[in-house]
Amino acid sequence: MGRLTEAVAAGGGASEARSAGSPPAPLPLSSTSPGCAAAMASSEEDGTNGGASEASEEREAVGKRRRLGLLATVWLTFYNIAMTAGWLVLAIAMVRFYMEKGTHKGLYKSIQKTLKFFQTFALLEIVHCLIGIVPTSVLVAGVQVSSRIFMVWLVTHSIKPIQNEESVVLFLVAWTVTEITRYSFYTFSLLDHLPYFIKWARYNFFIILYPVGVAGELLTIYAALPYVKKTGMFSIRLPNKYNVSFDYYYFLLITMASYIPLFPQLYFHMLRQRRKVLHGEVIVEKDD
Ligand SMILES: CCCCCCCCCCCCC[C@@H](O)CC(=O)SCCNC(=O)CCNC(=O)[C@H](O)C(C)(C)COP(=O)(O)OP(=O)(O)OC[C@H]1O[C@@H](n2cnc3c(N)ncnc32)[C@H](O)[C@@H]1OP(=O)(O)O
Repeated sequence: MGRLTEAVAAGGGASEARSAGSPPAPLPLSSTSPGCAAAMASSEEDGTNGGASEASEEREAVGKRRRLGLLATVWLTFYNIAMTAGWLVLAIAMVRFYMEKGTHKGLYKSIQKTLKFFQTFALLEIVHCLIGIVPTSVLVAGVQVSSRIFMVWLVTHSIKPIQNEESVVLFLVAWTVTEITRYSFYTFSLLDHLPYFIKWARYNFFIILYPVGVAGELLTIYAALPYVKKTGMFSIRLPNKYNVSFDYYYFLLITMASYIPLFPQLYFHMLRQRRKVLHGEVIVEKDD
């Protein structure tokens, strides 16, 4: 459970706690809190130990809804249903395209509008964290969402010659399967009817899909490099009246390099969430 939602439970709302000038009551920090070191205590709760675990899950869900508040719950339910539907539409369009054409060439062009709309809509995830209606850290959500927005708008949309690369299909498939699972997980959780296989899929698929998606993204950026170098797109050369220069080619190289420190953090974050949700590990974290 995140600090902010716990604060709502403890003090009637994070904003109240803040405006009263007093910090929220001391709370165990979640794995979603940035800048923390984790210590784990394990308790077996893998979804197979029957009534007791079901009852405690139900209590947890009711408590969670109370903490969230009606408006936030209604909004998040709507948001998650819309996103599940959007990514399902995308999946169906991709399968249909491939079955009809028998090639991936032209696939991106045929689904780009839906992809851009729903991936851009996901910027709201950063807003959800900022206003505290979901406990995810702004940093984790920010890195995840901004890297996707970057891939969609500044790479695949802007650099037409790479749109038919196989690597584009790689990240499209990884994103699509992930998002259908993730948003349906959130929806069913909010509605209090989470099938175990969706929970299982949410916290297992990523083990393969994350590296696959990252490989697709990196190979796509790599494929874009010669074109970017040749055209000098999005680059600003000296001399100019502002005396600034920017080279998109080097920016892409730096972005690729930034996956090395950033991706493991997201991956380990998901592994921690997996241990927490599937194996009932209680993650108690201390500030650094
Ligand atoms: C400008 C240039 C930028 C360049 C940057 C370069 C960066 C390079 C590194 C980045 C690499 C990213 C690559 C990536 O794009 C590749 C792929 O995605 S491939 C596909 C596989 N990917 C995944 O599996 C990750 C999918 N993404 C996520 O899971 C999330 O975005 C993430 C933020 C990573 C994790 O989510 P979260 O921390 O929220 O975990 P949980 O799902 O377990 O949720 C925790 C609690 O929050 C509640 N929650 C969250 N969102 C909602 C919601 N919408 N509705 C309701 N509830 C929500 C959730 O229920 C949990 O609550 P509780 O703890 O109370 O149970």
